[in-house]
Amino acid sequence: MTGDLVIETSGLRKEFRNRRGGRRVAVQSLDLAVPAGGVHGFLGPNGSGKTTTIRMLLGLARATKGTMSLFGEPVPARLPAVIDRVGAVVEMPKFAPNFTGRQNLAMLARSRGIPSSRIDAAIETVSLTGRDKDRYKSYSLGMKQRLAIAATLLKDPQLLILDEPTNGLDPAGIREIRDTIRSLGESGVTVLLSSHILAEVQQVCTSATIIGSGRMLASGRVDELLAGSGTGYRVAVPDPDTAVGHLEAAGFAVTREPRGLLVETEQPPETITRELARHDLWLSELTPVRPDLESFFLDLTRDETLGGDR
Ligand SMILES: Nc1ncnc2c1ncn2[C@@H]1O[C@H](COP(=O)(O)OP(=O)(O)OP(=O)(O)O)[C@@H](O)[C@H]1O
Repeated sequence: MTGDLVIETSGLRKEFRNRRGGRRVAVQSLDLAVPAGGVHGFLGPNGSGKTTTIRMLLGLARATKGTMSLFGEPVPARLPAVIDRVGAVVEMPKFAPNFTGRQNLAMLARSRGIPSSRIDAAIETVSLTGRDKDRYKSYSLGMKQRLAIAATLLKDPQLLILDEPTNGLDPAGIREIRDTIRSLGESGVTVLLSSHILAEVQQVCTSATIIGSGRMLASGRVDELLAGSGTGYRVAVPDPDTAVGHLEAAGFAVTREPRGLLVETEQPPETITRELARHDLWLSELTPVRPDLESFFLDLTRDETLGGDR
């Protein structure tokens, strides 16, 4: 195992044959490196190959080429040796609708030989305490999703793989799942969180891999990925053309935007105000712009064509 990597892939490739005999490359040359501990975002637009990669890691799909390992053990060959340390929610598991959440977990625990003492901890971790004795069919989508996570927690996994856990949830549901994932990451579990919703990911992930069309576009600590993105100010002035001229002459990098100007600088905002005031230009708005994963991701994936046959 390289360093402390919990998931590692090298040159991973997956091709699907379509009915016309053509090939669809879903994943190509993917080198994934997920360090131990914390939440790792696995990010990419719809159809970029996230689910396919996860399915290959879990032995649910066969790789066309490349190698994979979990906890340093080659998979799928050694999957039986490590699978007990891995919890995964790839699609919504089938729960009994007329049983309560707790009864569903109890059935699962019994069938897998897991002590029932783990049920309380799992329910508490996903914040279903108080609703655990309600029938599954009365649960909201967010609660169902949290019960699915609780089911994987029964075996006390060291790695949790969650494929788009917030799909279809409203903002409150998203917040609840996010809180659950954050506390799991803080408790020492390594979480691989796949998502196409960047704002939610930025708040919980320590590191991330961004893919587009099955290819890795960027990977690393979230703060390091964002370090290269510009910080600055969004500025509104009555006469933008004149303002651009003066700001550029003073050495600022300025971009025209529909609602004003984007001035990239590490300097304090007074430097912009002062420069414009020197030329009798008085701004009506000056808002700090922080780098975010969403813009970084959009820049990286702007040119990606999705789902084409190659
Ligand atoms: N069984 C399959 N047969 C043929 N093509 C497939 C199959 N499964 C996935 N694909 C194709 O592989 C590509 C990657 O799909 P995948 O589901 O891995 O993407 P994703 O990033 O998980 O997307 P989403 O966010 O929509 O779940 C897509 O073009 C998809 O149509």
